[in-house]
Amino acid sequence: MTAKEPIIRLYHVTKQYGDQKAVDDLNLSIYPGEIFGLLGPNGAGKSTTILMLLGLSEPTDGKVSVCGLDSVRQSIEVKRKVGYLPDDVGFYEDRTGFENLMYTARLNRLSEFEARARAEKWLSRVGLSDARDKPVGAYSRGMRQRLGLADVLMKEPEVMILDEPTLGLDPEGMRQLLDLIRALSRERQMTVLLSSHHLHQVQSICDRVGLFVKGKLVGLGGISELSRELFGEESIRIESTVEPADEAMLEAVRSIGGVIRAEASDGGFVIDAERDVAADVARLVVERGAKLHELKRKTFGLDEIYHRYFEGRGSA
Ligand SMILES: Nc1ncnc2c1ncn2[C@@H]1O[C@H](COP(=O)(O)OP(=O)(O)OP(=O)(O)O)[C@@H](O)[C@H]1O
Repeated sequence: MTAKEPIIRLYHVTKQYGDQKAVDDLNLSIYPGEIFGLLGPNGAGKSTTILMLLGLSEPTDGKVSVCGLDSVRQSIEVKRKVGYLPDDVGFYEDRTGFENLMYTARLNRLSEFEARARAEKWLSRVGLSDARDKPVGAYSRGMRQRLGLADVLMKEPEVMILDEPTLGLDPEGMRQLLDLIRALSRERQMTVLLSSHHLHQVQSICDRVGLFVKGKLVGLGGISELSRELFGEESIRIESTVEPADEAMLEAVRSIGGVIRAEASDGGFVIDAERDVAADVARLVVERGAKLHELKRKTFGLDEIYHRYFEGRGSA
């Protein structure tokens, strides 16, 4: 774990609506420059968590801080440092992209000079320079999302919070937007928190993810850590194609230290191990004069992690 101080910290945070706990004793720290993905089924508490971070909803219990500021007591300062892109951004449809950004700049009390400079800069960075004078009503969904990003960037925030940023985008639009988010985060060392149902996309850009279910964080970490946590001893699976893949070879593979099980499959072996035994398998096969056609380590993707977690729990 990094030695840096967290930029976002939720400490024993609970949000209660009547009898229901939308967020239940949540502890979470996010570090400067991280891209963090909030994942979970509908009603898991993701939006409630985001609203509390922004100081737009007060926790029933616990403490929320962003950029060292208390989200309840210093909510105005928090809003200055945090850019928020809701899942459906409201723009003035009959005004141009440029005019919409200038409007945001005025709300943020930027000088006319600074406002123009930033609007030009961010329109260009999100690839909308050519469309700057078109009314937003004529923008595609992908263009609106990119304008939304430019809008958030007008105040040059330390933290960006994006609620389902890829909703309604086609695969290419999604990829472009996510690439842009990642590039911006890396260029500016900006912390990004995003919520999404698109597991593959989250996997491709997030440094860490948190899995939410019924207001609780049930998994937290990088994809490989999560996979270890949820899949336990089976987290490392090696798939090999060997010739000959006979019984004697299988027995030899099973005797490698750390191998939990090994089974014959499609001209080779599927091996579950406590550690990465790929090099040992390769050595063994070669020493026995057999041919090794393929040897790959299978990692579990977020989809598998997610489905495995929710399987049988009736929450997804
Ligand atoms: N203002 C509110 N009043 C009462 N209940 C609420 C309120 N806001 C949220 N809830 C409830 O709290 C729970 C968590 O909702 P939340 O919107 O945070 O979930 P979510 O993970 O963002 O879901 P989604 O992916 O559908 O947006 C839900 O059961 C929801 O019905």
